[in-house]
Amino acid sequence: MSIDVERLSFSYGTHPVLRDVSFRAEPGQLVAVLGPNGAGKSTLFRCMLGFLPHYQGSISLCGRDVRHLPRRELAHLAAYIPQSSQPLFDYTVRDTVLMGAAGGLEPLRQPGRQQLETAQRMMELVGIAPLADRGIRRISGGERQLTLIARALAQQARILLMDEPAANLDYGNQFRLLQQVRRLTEQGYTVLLSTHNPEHALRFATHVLALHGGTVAACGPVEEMLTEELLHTLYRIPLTVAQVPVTGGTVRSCVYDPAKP
Ligand SMILES: Nc1ncnc2c1ncn2[C@@H]1O[C@H](COP(=O)(O)OP(=O)(O)OP(=O)(O)O)[C@@H](O)[C@H]1O
Repeated sequence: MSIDVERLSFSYGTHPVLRDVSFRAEPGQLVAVLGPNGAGKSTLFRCMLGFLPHYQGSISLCGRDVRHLPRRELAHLAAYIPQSSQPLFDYTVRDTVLMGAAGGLEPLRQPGRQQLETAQRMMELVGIAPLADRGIRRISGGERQLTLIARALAQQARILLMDEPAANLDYGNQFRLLQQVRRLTEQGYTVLLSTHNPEHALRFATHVLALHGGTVAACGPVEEMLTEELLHTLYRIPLTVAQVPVTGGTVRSCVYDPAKP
């Protein structure tokens, strides 16, 4: 389940946001999408999901041009986890996750045992099963984010587009979520995940796609591409990337380094 984006350009009216963005992502890859506020990360996701059809260039999922993909087929290929939003209706957590599992059913068909089991499994996977009967307007922002993630996983699409999924999560849940996403990529999922935390990219991503000023500043394997220079270009603060000892070895980590020349 690959993603191919070629020479994608998009403007909101006269305001250009993406210019000539090209990249490819393959099964097994967890691509961290980095870039400062307003770089165009969410716009990229919206173009990929067909919400913003007036772009130039091409976007293909599994070799299929998204411009010509019916909604239902798109949902079969790719699941989207939006930046947190305030829900309009107070559906229960279980029903919300069930909407993902039941998305492939014919219109008006009731979800059956299989869909209920899938929803239950995904709630357990992300740790929200105890909240199943609570309304989604009456849980915390982080719990709601986990509900949206469970809903996307229940959709059982093999491409996941995650727009800052860790933004509302506590420190432990951020790492649990990213570890879980990494496991999914090891099972053959293709994941694009935007984040403002380069640490997440260093620790969990296989690849990085960095957007800056609407263009691709870097694209490729994390070890090669995620450099101090790139981080400085993106965030304009001095950061040092270093090997940090952990149990059984070392990991690359970045630290704010204000005295750095
Ligand atoms: N609906 C819209 N109409 C007009 N301009 C928009 C709209 N949505 C976003 N923009 C503008 O497009 C640019 C890219 O926004 P986008 O939300 O894609 O950035 P982002 O990288 O996801 O930012 P952030 O990290 O702050 O979430 C910004 O300049 C933003 O102001």
